Amino acid sequence: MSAQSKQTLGEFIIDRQEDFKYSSGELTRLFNSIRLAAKIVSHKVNQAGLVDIIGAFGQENIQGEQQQKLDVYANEVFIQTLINREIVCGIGSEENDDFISIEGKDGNNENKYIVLMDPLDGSSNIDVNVSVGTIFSIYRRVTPIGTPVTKEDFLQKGENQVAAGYVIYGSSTMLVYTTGNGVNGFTLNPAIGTFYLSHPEMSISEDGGIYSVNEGNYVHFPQGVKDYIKYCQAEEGNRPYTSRYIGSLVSDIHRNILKGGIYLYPTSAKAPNGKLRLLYECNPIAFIIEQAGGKASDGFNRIMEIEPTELHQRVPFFCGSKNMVEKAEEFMSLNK
Ligand SMILES: O=P(O)(O)OC[C@H]1O[C@](O)(COP(=O)(O)O)[C@@H](O)[C@@H]1O
Ligand SMILES: [Mg+2]
Ligand SMILES: [Mg+2]
Repeated sequence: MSAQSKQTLGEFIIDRQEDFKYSSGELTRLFNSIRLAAKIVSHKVNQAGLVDIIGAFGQENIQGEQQQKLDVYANEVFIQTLINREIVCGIGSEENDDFISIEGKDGNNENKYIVLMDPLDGSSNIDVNVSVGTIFSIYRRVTPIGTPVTKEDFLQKGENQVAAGYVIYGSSTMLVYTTGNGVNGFTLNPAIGTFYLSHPEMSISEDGGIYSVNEGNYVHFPQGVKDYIKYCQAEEGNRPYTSRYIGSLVSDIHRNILKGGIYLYPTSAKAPNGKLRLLYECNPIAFIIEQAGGKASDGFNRIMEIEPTELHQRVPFFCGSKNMVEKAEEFMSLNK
C-alpha cells in the first residue's frame, strides 16, 4: 500500500474528532503542536554527529542527571512550540525543576489542558546512534480556567489522562498515541514532513517471549524480581525468553508492543524507588500499554491508580504483555 494511500495524521485526527469531542478544537491544535515539535527534533536527531548536538550540555537537572545537549534542545523546542501557540495553560518537564504556569497575553489563560513530558528519553543512547524518544501526557486542568495553574493540575492520577503518546526517533520517526480509544502509530515521511498511519489499532499479545531489564543491577534487585528473571531464563515451555534491553524506555516499550514482552525497571539498592518518573514516563506509557491490551504496575499496584505527590517522583515499573506482568507480580507478592 503506497504512502499516498495511507491516511495522514492530520486526516486521522479530523476523522476521529469523536476522540476529541470535549475539546472544541483545542486538543486537535495541541496535537498539531506536538506533531510539529516532533518533526523539528527528528530533523536534529538525524543530524547528530554533523551538528553540535552530541555530548553533555554541562549542567545537571533537578534529578542530578547530567543534561545532554539534545535533552535541552528537545525541551526548548517542545516548550516554545506549545507556548508560542498559546495552546496549554501549564507544562511539566523532566528537564525543568518546577512546572511552568503559562500566562496568556492579557495575563489570563483560557486553555484547559496541561502537558507533562519527557522531551528526550533514552539520553544515554544519544551519542551512540541508538534510538531515543519523546514521551507526553495530556490532562484537563482541575482548577478554574483563567486562574494560574497549581500543582494540583499536575499531580493527577494517570487514569485522568485525556491523551498520551511517544515519539520514537529510530530507523524511522514514529508517533504513537492514544486518547482512550485504542492505540495508533504514524510514521514520518521526512521528505515531505508528513506522518502517515502505518500501525493502525496497535495491540500487545497477552503472552510474549522477550524480557527487558538492566541485568547489570541484578544483585541489587528485590528477591521477587530475581526469581522472575530466573523464571524467564528457565528451560521450560516457551522459555527461556529472549533478553532485549536497549536502555531507551520508548524503544524497549515499542519493540515489546510489536513483538510481545515485558519491561521491568524495579527498585534496587541504588534506586530505592526505581528510576523512571511516574508523571511523564510511567503514566503515559501505562495508558498506551493498557489501551493496547497489556498491563502496567509497580509490581503490586496499577500504575494509573497511584496518587502522585511530586512532579519528579519515581516508581518501580513493570509493564507489557498482560500474563507476563501478572507472573512477575506473582513473584513479587511471594516475596513481599
Ligand atoms: O541505564 P539504565 O539504568 O538501565 O536506565 C535506562 C532507562 O533510563 C532512561 O534513559 C531514563 O530516561 P531519560 O533518558 O529520559 O532520563 C530510560 O529511557 C531507560 O529505560
Ligand atoms: Mg526518560
Ligand atoms: Mg529524558
